[in-house]
Amino acid sequence: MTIIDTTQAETSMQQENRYTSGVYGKRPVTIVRGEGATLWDAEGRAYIDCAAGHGVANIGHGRPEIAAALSAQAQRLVTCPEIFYNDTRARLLERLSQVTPAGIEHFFLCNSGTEAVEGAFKFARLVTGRTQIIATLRGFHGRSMGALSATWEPHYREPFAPLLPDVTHIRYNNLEAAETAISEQTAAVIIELVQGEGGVHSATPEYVAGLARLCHERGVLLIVDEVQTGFGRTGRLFACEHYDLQPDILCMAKSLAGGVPMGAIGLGPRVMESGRVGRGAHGSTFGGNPLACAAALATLDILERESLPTSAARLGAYALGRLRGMRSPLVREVRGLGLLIGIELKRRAQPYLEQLCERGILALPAGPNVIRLLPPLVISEHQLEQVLDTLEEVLE
Ligand SMILES: Cc1[nH+]cc(COP(=O)(O)O)c(CN[C@@H](CCC(=O)O)C(=O)O)c1O
Repeated sequence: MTIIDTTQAETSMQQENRYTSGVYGKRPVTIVRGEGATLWDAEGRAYIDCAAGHGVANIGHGRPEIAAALSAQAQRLVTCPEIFYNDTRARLLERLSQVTPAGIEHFFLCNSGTEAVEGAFKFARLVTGRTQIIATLRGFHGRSMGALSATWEPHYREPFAPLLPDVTHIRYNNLEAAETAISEQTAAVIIELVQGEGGVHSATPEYVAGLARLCHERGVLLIVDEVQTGFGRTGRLFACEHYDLQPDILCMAKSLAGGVPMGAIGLGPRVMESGRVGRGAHGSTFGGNPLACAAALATLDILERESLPTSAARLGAYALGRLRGMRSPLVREVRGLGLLIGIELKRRAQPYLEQLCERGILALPAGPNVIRLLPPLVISEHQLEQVLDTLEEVLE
C-alpha cells in the first residue's frame, strides 16, 4: 500500500535535509506508519522494527490504547505544571510507586533520559553534600552537559569540554576499581545494569551486589540508569529485579509513556529521608504533564495485561540461543538479556546494518562493531524467526 509516492518521498527527504540540524546520520528511509513491530516507509515497504525508536516502543507502534488515552486527556487538559496538583499525574505517581523496585516511592517527572540523569546528579550532590560522580567505561547516560560528562565515549564528550568537574570513569564489572575510586568526595556511582549503547554488556550479580554494599558503607548513592533497560526490555519490568537490587536513585525514560516523551527519577529512602530535597531544588515546565502521564498509565496497563516482560524473557532467550548457535565467521560474541541483544562482529557493523535494512529489518549499532536488536516486546514469533533467518543470511 503506497502511502505517498516516490516523488513525494524524495521531496520529503529533501525538505527535511534542507531544514534539519545535520547532526543525525539519516538512513534513506522515510518512516510514515507503524503497527506492532512493523514499520512502513513512504513507498509502502514494510520493515520489522528491531530499533523501536532507540528502545522506546516496547509496547509496539500504533497502539489504539495510547491514542485513546492521549485523545481523552488532550480534550481535558494537556499541560499542567507541578505547581498545581493534577489527577492523572497523581494516579501515575501512585502506580509508579507500586511497580518500581522496593523503596522507590517518590518521583521527579521529566521529559527524557538525559533529564532524568541530570536530575539524579543534582539530587545526589544535594543529599550527600559531595561532588564526585563515578561512571563506567562504555556507559551512556545522555548528551546534555551533565549527563554527557558521565557518558564514556570520548568522541561524544570531548568536543564539549570542559564538562562537569569531578566525574571519574572506572572499569565496568570491576569492584576493585570502584573501591579504589570511591572517596570522601564521592556523591554517587551511576551504572547501567546492561550497557546498551556501549555494546550490550551485562553487569555480573557479584559486581552489582558488591557495588551496592560499597556505596552503602561509604555513604555514596547508587544511581541505576534504566532508561534503556526499564519497562520490560530485559525480561523483567526493571533490570534491578534480576539483581534483587534496591537503587537509591532510578533513572527511567524511553518506553515509560509508550513513545510519548517522558522521563522519571525514582527516589529511594536515602534521598527522601535526608531532608535535603526541599522546595526549589529542581523543576521542569513540562515535567509531570497530564498528557504524558495519561500515556504512561496506558503503557503500564499494556505491559502488565500482555505480560510483555515475560514475553521479552522468553523471546530473548530463544533469540540468544539461535544466535549463539550461528556458526558465522563474522561473529565474535552474542550478548544480551531479554530483548536487549548485541551481536559483536569482527568487523564494522554499519555495512551489515545496511544489508539488514535492504532486507526489511531495521536494527541499531551499539558501538562500531555491534549490531543491537531492540525490537518491540510485542514482536511475534514469526517476525522474530524472520529477523534471525535474515541475520543468518547476512552474516554467513
Ligand atoms: C542508558 C541511557 N541513559 C540515558 C539515555 C539518554 O536518553 P535520552 O535523553 O532520552 O536520549 C540513553 C539514550 N540511549 C540512546 C542514545 C541516543 C543518542 O545517540 O543520543 C541509545 O541507546 O541509542 C540511554 O540508553
